[in-house]
Amino acid sequence: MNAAHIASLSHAKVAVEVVPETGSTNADLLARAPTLTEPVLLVAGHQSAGRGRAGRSWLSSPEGSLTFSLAWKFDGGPQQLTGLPLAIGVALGDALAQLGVQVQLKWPNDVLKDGDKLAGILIETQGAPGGGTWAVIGIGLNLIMPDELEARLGRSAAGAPWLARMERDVLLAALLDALADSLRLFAAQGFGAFCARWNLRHAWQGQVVTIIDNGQVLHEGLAAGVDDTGRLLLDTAEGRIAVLAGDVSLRVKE
Ligand SMILES: O=C(O)CCCC[C@@H]1SC[C@@H]2NC(=O)N[C@@H]21
Repeated sequence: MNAAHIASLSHAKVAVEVVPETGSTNADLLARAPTLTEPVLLVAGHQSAGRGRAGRSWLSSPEGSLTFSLAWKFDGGPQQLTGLPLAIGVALGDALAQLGVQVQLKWPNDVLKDGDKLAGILIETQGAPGGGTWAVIGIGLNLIMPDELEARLGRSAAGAPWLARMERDVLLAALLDALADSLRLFAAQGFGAFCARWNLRHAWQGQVVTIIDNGQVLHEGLAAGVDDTGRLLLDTAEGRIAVLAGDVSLRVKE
């Protein structure tokens, strides 16, 4: 991968950096956030300590994945970023659709292909010196799954061999453009501008799901999409509720 080539293919006006290997692109950009003056895309050929949501680790293979983080500064505080992970899912979904790969979204921010996980999103934030907030938007995309990794991850990851055949610089430039456009829209209008598109791609709309937090089943009901703040709407036996946090699973049929 070539940073100058990626930047030349993109209109996003973002500094692009490519490293062969690092621990975590999210950790790297968070550490640099106090000194950043412009948006930066950091792409790693391999991560040895990739981070996932909820303190989990993120395993990936150099051949089969794209791992990158984008540091982007917002004017307000972190409370203004409610719904940002879901908006990033929409941006990825639309960009992948333009490249010929149709995906679905699983709340809060997984990208699925044919029911399996194609991409994960991890957003971490840090206050910017002088005001505002740096959001480090980390994305891990499974292009192909080598056998060993697939065995370790079980069927929790889905490859997209069609994407794997694309030149990576072209793929990254397309994703970067989509992300930059969406981040500007989000800064201006918030998640409300993405809500309808998220619901169109909702993987489990109308299906019975459970919400699990800290290993405990908190709710069960019919998934009814998200509201304009990104909460998952669930039609339960007691009526409609809006869920703020947790992991959602399809209810196992007895
Ligand atoms: O748990 C998830 O689904 C989120 C996974 C996010 C992984 C990406 S890979 C690039 C960036 N760097 C990290 O350490 N994590 C994110």
